[in-house]
Amino acid sequence: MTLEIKNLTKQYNQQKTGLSDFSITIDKGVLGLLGPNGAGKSTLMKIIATISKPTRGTLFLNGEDIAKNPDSIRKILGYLPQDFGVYPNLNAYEFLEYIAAMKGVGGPGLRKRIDMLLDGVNLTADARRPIGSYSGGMKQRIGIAQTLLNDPKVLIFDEPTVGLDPEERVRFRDLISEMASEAIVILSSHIVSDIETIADEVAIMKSGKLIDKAIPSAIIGRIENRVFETTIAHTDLEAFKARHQVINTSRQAEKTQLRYISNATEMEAGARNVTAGLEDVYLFLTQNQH
Ligand SMILES: Nc1ncnc2c1ncn2[C@@H]1O[C@H](COP(=O)(O)OP(=O)(O)OP(=O)(O)O)[C@@H](O)[C@H]1O
Repeated sequence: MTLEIKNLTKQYNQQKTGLSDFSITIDKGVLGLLGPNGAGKSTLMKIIATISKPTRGTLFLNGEDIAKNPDSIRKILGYLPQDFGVYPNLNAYEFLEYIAAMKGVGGPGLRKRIDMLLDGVNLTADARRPIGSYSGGMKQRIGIAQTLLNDPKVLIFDEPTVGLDPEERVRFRDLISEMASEAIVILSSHIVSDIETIADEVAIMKSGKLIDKAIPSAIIGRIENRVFETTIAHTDLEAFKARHQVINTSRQAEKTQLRYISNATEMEAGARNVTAGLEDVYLFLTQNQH
């Protein structure tokens, strides 16, 4: 299973560009998309889900041109959009039956599959009450369940962990790991730690472009030995920022504590080298003028 995206551009209008000459090859496993607001994550996901058309560029799924045959991907797609709407009067069970009908999924195995999915997202006990009475996190979980109805081979989740508590995040991660051995899973999140724990590979986007794509450890390796922490006087902060890329500051009563990335071979007095994390690289790459 390979999705090959070449030179994708989405021009919404003269001022707004969603994607700009974006190319990426995605194989089976979980790809985490990281990028600041407006980076183009949702635009990319909508185009792959064939609900938005690119201005230019091509998408090939296992060598087949998606523009010529959108059904080739639609048949095997599960998609959770960012603004997922539910029918408030239906209960979870009825809602999943309804979506199954829309997707052309049926047959004797459907009941069992719905039961399994409701269990997978921990909604069995609430399956018979109207979705309108659900919390935000519960609605998100029914949104996740509907993506899995048709045993998809391409799964797209736009901000799936929004509203989920830590326990539900772990449950989601386990569910996705199960699916991902056989499928392409693409998910976006603003929460770097979620991406770090779920994704096999990470793609960092900014201003409609791909800045980096690799396994998390390789991405973190880009700034190995370059992350430091130190404490300085409040008044020295501006000068410090001119010398190094400060990625996090915490103002204490007397001093400012900060975390920064440095190219400098000479260490600042009192600074200590710390282990780099994905969040450091993410901030480094997206704050930088790339
Ligand atoms: N329907 C639209 N019409 C005009 N411009 C749009 C439209 N949808 C997105 N854009 C613009 O395209 C760019 C990319 O937006 P997109 O929603 O894909 O980013 P994103 O990375 O998903 O951001 P977020 O994290 O905020 O969801 C932004 O500048 C946005 O304003």
